[in-house]
Amino acid sequence: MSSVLKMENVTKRFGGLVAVDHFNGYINPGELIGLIGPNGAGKTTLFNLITGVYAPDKGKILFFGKDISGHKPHQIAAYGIARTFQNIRLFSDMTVLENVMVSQHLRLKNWMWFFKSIIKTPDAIKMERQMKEEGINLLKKVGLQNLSSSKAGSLPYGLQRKLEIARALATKPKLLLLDEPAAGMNPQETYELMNFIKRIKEEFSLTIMIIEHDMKVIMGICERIYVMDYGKLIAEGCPEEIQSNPQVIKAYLGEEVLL
Ligand SMILES: Nc1ncnc2c1ncn2[C@@H]1O[C@H](COP(=O)(O)OP(=O)(O)OP(=O)(O)O)[C@@H](O)[C@H]1O
Repeated sequence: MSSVLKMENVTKRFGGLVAVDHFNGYINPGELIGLIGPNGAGKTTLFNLITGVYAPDKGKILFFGKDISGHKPHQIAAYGIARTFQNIRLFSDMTVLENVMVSQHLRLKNWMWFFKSIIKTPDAIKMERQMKEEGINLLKKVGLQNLSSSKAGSLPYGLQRKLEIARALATKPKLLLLDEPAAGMNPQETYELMNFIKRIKEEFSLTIMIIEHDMKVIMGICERIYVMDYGKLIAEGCPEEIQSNPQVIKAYLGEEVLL
């Protein structure tokens, strides 16, 4: 089976600090993969390398076999990799529907369309209408349709997180990277988020990689888990293997996290 994503010896340095150190890993189609590790382990840096925010100093990142190492973020988004961020990055003064439509516009990679949509040519108006329909359909699928005209900033925290994921889905990704989606959520919101992630994975035929400090989420929904510490991959396996791995337990000693 060919991997959706393959990382070969991926390395990123910041001055003297090796934030990601010869990381090797793969994600198969349809997998839900966890990426865990103590603070500063290099998890977000790995997401930044996959999405083109940084180019690796060494190593390769392959997406469906194509070497995407060092490609620009907009190119990588167009190949089919979307992400959410640790800190919510919505346009809070725009409506829920507008937030989703902004992402749809990002799919239009060409300046001509951008220009046409500003001067409102007939084909641009038609396209805008189609996008609105698509946006409303997407909001229906994620259960936000009743809030389509609410300001994003007025939504409760849990729904803002959901909208962030919906916005990532609007770019029609094959691989979705979620960076601490449960951060700041209460237990009820976290429970709903877990079901939501499982549901969208099936409904949108996604492959998902998730960074999360909440072990209930990781152990509850992930099929396979990568564990990083000080930039290095220290363990890989199913939830049961990770929970009983002595190196993982040692890496987490002194942390509040209970495996
Ligand atoms: N742009 C940067 N410049 C310098 N150092 C950086 C930069 N980005 C990250 N680092 C450092 O690289 C290391 C890995 O950071 P990273 O954010 O990837 O960790 P993390 O595992 O995501 O941590 P957390 O769980 O706290 O989000 C840390 O020591 C961090 O301070």
